[in-house]
Amino acid sequence: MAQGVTIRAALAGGDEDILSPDALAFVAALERRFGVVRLQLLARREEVQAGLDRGRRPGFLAETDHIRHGNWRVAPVPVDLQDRRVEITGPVERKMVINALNSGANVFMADFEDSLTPTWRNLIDGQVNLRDAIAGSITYEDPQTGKSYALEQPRAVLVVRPRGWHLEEAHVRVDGRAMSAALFDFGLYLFHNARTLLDAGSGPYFYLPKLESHLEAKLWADVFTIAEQLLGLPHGSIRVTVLIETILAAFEMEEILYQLRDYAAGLNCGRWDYIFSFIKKFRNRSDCVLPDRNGITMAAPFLHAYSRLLIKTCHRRGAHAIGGMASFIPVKTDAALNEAAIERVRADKLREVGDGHDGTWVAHPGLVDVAKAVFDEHMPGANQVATIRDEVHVTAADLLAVPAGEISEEGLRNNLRVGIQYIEAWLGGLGCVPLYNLMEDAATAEICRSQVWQWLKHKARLADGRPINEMLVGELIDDEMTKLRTALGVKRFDEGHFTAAIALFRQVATPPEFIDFLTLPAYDRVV
Ligand SMILES: CC(=O)SCCNC(=O)CCNC(=O)[C@H](O)C(C)(C)COP(=O)(O)OP(=O)(O)OC[C@H]1O[C@@H](n2cnc3c(N)ncnc32)[C@H](O)[C@@H]1OP(=O)(O)O
Ligand SMILES: O=CC(=O)O
Ligand SMILES: [Mg+2]
Repeated sequence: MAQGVTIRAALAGGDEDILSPDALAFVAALERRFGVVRLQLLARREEVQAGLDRGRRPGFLAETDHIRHGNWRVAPVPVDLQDRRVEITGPVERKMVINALNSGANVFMADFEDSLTPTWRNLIDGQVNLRDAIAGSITYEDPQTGKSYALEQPRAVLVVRPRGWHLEEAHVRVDGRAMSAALFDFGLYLFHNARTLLDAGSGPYFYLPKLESHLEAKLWADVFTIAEQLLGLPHGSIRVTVLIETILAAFEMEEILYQLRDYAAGLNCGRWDYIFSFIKKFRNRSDCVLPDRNGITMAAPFLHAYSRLLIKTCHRRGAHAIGGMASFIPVKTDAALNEAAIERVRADKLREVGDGHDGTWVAHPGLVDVAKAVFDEHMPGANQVATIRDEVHVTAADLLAVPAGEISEEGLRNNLRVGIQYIEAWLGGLGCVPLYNLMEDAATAEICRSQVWQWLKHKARLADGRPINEMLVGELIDDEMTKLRTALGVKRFDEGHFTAAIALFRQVATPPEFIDFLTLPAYDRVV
């Protein structure tokens, strides 16, 4: 065991390789060097929130004007990230890792974040799976179907998404305190795979989630510099794509790229967390109440402005502008519904490529060809980074324009039943699930619960005039859960995690306290 590091979990055979003394000493070194700054930046988030609560409107920063007007570009994008027109995403579960790498997508974003419950087993198995995938030796036999899985050619390029700055890894303590989850996921992956990836002509590539400022990007840049030094990797071996998925980061896209200019390869529109962040940051403002979740599409002016600004910013700086996730997934049981879902995905990708995105995300292998066909038709080159969008002018007011629309009883019910079912799955170890023919993950579930919180807080009314209050929400939860118990069957419902999920949903959806992430109290239940 590395000095000063304690593991508070049972280890299974094979875990010792991932958690070797040298690997643990490496992540502990990162934690010792950067743990305090991480906590300072989290404290800064609270100060910024206090300012927003007092009525401050976010805007482009005066003190970084020179960066926005300066003449700089990110380091040249590596060859194997030049064409990333379709990126499949998915949790780091063994079968899905193989399926995603074989899916025909250009990139596989292997996820320790929105789509993964961070149980100790999921995390360590995920590291094993990625190591085996990079070694080319990964195989899997499905105990249910008997089907065997192995890698094929061509394979998607691997990009890994560690957890965000706000989370801790409770099972690993460095000098007596839980270490940063982001540094744990990032550090272990880098330690075990960087050399193999670089020797194979690729590299350690990452997606960085949930940043709220360029100072948080600077922290990542500092981590990369030291991590490369400790492992003897050339400076700039690590390459990252930053998710712009908070309303505050939308005002600092240039600065985020600048801080990471030796490392950045692109930005991505993390639309679901972005919507969640909009609700969260302006939660105390009665003029920022959003309508039904299903009515907030990327065509809404505030979201369209954000994606166009992201594209313009990226291309000016030589970075790729990657689109986001349409939550529609194939519907196996109904051909007409399936065609409608595919059409929604197609329309979403058509808007993205037309606006100038260089690639996009899909949630399921059945959507790779759909997205690819759209990008192949409208993006003949490997990307469209050279197309500079000088005609795009996005103002702070554009980014902050609150969409109009109604709050329906069905919209409220949907938030309740989806939010609770998602949390129930998460507590059972599944961080991404199909619900009512849509992909649901931590980011989409955050929208469900934060909308309910916001509607309660501001005493919003349903379209028919009824006030949304705790009594109505309580009645609708009871009604939805009664129907669900019948639909799922009494055994499944009673043996599942529904009691805990309902309690947790109420905790994160009921004012006055706004809990920053539902995964914080949820994590306590899976540790
Ligand atoms: C907001 C954000 O952060 S978006 C990014 C995070 N979200 C994601 O990554 C979405 C990942 N997607 C998924 O987890 C799944 O596709 C779900 C939960 C949406 C749907 O799951 P299911 O309904 O169980 O999928 P389905 O049964 O159709 O799967 C069919 C096959 O495709 C595979 N598959 C489905 N999705 C994926 C995926 N994303 N990557 C790799 N393989 C996949 C399944 O493993 C299965 O393989 P098999 O036929 O060999 O058994
Ligand atoms: O991570 C992606 C998102 O939409 O959130
Ligand atoms: Mg997200």
